[in-house]
Amino acid sequence: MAKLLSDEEVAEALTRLPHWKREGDALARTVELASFPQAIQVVNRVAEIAESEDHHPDIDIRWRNLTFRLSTHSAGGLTEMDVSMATEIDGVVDQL
Ligand SMILES: C[C@H](O)[C@H](O)[C@H]1CNC2=NC(N)=NC(=O)C2=N1
Repeated sequence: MAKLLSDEEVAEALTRLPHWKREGDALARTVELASFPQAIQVVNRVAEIAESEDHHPDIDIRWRNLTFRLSTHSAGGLTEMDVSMATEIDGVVDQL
């Protein structure tokens, strides 16, 4: 099972993820896209990555605003898998 990150390790990871904040046992990022179809395109790309890595974010869809929340449920908190998925989500959003 993936190892839980310490508070210090999470804080250090967040210095490399400026769009993300810690919300308890999760990392969260909200992003506003140009349109609802573009938001859904982002969701679909993230879904492909999530399936291939077997690590799935919670995704809140409100018109063209998406909120991603990452946590490793099996470990009961934040692990490197969440940091890695946050980086991948940034890659999808920044590609637009
Ligand atoms: C069996 C399979 O590995 C698990 O159910 C996966 C699927 N996706 C997951 N996603 C997240 N975010 N946390 C998990 O613990 C998790 N577990």
